[in-house]
Amino acid sequence: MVRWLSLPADDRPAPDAAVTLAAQGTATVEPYAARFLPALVHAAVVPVLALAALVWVDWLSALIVVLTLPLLPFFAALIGKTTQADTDRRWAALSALSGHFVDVMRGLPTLVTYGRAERQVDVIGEVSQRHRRATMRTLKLAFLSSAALELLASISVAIVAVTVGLRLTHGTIPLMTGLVAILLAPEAYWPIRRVGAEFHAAADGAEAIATLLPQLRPLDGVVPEYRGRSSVDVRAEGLSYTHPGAHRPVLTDLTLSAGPGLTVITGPSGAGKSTLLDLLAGIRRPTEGQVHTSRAHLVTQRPFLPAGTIRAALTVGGEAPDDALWSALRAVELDGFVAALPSALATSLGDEGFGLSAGQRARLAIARAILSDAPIQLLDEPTAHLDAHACEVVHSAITQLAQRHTVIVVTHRTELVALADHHVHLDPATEKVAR
Ligand SMILES: Nc1ncnc2c1ncn2[C@@H]1O[C@H](COP(=O)(O)OP(=O)(O)OP(=O)(O)O)[C@@H](O)[C@H]1O
Repeated sequence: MVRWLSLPADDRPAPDAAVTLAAQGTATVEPYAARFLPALVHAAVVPVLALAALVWVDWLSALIVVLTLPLLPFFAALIGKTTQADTDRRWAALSALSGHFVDVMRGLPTLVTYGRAERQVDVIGEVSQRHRRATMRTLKLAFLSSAALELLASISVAIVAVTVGLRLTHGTIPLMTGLVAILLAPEAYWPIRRVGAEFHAAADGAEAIATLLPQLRPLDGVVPEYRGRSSVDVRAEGLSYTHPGAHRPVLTDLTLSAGPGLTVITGPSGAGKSTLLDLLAGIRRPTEGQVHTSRAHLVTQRPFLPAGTIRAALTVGGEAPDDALWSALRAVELDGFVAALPSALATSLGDEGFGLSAGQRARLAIARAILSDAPIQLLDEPTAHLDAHACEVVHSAITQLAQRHTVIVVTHRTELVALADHHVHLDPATEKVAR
């Protein structure tokens, strides 16, 4: 999960695939790595040893095993190939189920408002049924293929036993040799039978590992142009960006530079302002062009607050003494509110704790920016949820922040534009930048 978050947004898996991989996917790695792979090693070693011993004891029994043994892996591979399509289908059904569930949970307040929540029960029911049918088909195949391999192995051992029996009756081999041959023959078959039995439980794990492994490649070099600079200037040259799957670029050949102080970016809705901040923060990789910048701290329109205390929410970026926390809260006029809470900074937030309004969350995010030591601060509509007074407070906090940092703010507020050192207007009509 941490790994995905450290990747550029464009390289992360879709939410439904991520949920499936992180939950069921990682759980299926255990049967694959702890049971299937060891069984595979056994199957490569034990039958060869058993066969070698059998050649030494009774070559005729060994010949029967040599002729029948390859049938087991051959049939196992044949069955595996047929079930691959089913495994893929089941995996896709599981992904769809997770995706639907995540979407419904996210949109539940809106669906309830429109009285459409009940309809989702049918949709989830239908997707679950699809998953159930795919799982039942895989289970049926697993039972059938295990039974087929068992039968084949039993028949092969029976052939060895019958020939040994016949020869014993005719007195052509001693009893001891016959007994050892009958005891050794099953040893050549069981490891391969076990591989067949573990195969179906491990198929999902193999699928999960195949998806996960490429994502575990070293991170260095993923976003080289964002690394190793120490200046507090931000420069974007010939920047173009197209969202994955989109047909038209959001930004085309954009050139921009910002130095210490306050730079505001304005422009109509949908012009690509938030996308530009993502690019400057290194969260997205430009389709063309380059971004030169040092470490940046981004405050998004929906700031993330971890489940935990107010102190934990403020120190996501790094530890800070309580004095610094209170001073940051004072700058956004949240100090009085937090001091009045039952446990002040130790008050829990989130599902099991205290709730914050959208405006309070926005101000807490600004307090976090004040505490951050990143030389570049990127703020996306920081005053969108605030009333006139709170807006004034946050604007004053931002101007103070701009005295120590390079601050770039996306805003629609003319008051903040008036306070800015630089003004950048994103104009989608000309797709160029006016300063
Ligand atoms: N993940 C995405 N995939 C595809 N298109 C996207 C994605 N995110 C944004 N877009 C599109 O990119 C365009 C620019 O979006 P962006 O959020 O950057 O605009 P904005 O200028 O910040 O708008 P606003 O002022 O309304 O916040 C929009 O047309 C939007 O539909």
